[in-house]
Amino acid sequence: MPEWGMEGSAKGAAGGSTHAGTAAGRGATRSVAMGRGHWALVSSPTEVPAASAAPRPDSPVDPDAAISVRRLVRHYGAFPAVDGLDLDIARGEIFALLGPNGAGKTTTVEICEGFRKRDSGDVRVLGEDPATAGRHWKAQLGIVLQSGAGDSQLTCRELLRAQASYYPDPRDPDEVLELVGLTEKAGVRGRALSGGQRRRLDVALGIVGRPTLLFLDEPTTGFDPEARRQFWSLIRSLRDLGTTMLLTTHYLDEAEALADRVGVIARGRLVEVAVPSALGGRGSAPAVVSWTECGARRTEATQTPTALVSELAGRFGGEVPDLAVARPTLEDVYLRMIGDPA
Ligand SMILES: Nc1ncnc2c1ncn2[C@@H]1O[C@H](COP(=O)(O)OP(=O)(O)OP(=O)(O)O)[C@@H](O)[C@H]1O
Repeated sequence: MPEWGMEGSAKGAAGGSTHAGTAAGRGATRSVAMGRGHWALVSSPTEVPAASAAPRPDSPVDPDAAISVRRLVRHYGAFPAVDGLDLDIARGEIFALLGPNGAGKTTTVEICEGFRKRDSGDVRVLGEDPATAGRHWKAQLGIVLQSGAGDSQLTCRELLRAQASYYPDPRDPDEVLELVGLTEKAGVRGRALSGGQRRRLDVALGIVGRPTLLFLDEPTTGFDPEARRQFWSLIRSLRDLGTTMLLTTHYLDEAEALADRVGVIARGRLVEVAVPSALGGRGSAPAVVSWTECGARRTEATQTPTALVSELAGRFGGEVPDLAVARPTLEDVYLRMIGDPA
């Protein structure tokens, strides 16, 4: 399998390739069977926590979690890029890590991948410390980098076959091509693919080794809307197969569509972890009802929008002009969270 170079940032890994792993060590409850062009789930994915705050820093790392991090610190010079971060990601979960540029996402993820050293803190990924874990552990990871497979002279099928050859229990390259919708492009060189097709190839390279845990770094940047939807559907298929995924993204709709839980990082710390619908108190925030009355726009924040709408319907004797009922969007609460706390 491709070698891990500690402190060689995955973002800039030589060859810009995608690292993948096998499911050699995957848990019994995760095992899957794959027929010709069909993926069959033979066990249900692990239940994920409904919603939670970040784990307490004084609690021990959870060796059964896919990823468990406590009090993680990493400085660049005197600058604390990661400043006491605590995180648990359950097996079978899709977890989206959100945060503004420079918040510390990549540093955290690369420490979990074993690419980057930490100054202090405890980290367990699939039960092992990434700083010391060996080839067997690495073979269980799939990593889809931002840089991607790029300008390869090899065809998609050749690239996948080469990647698969590193692993003892790889998926069939042609079936992976079908899964990512690149069957038609099997004989096409990497360099001749469109941007969106290259990202699909990156994902194909990331999953051909049958990873237990897949890291996806801003996977749909540059996708057109249809390609994004197709990609989301692929990610859901992988979840149904029991693959745990840690996704970093700047697209809040992507986090909302895919993630079981989202974590927001700001200034090197995890600010909050929750299911997307509950982040930042979204679920219990008042609804804003708006309508047009006497030629003017009216708005009212209320915890009982149904009662207000019913009262308005009575007042208007039927349809309420331009009626809208809105709750804070994920973007609203996210922007509030990452704002300056001062
Ligand atoms: N190798 C490095 N040397 C010095 N500083 C670094 C290095 N890598 C990252 N940093 C700094 O650490 C901070 C966190 O960077 P990181 O790449 O982890 O953020 P990020 O959340 O992934 O950002 P983005 O969304 O822009 O990818 C930033 O201020 C960045 O400038």
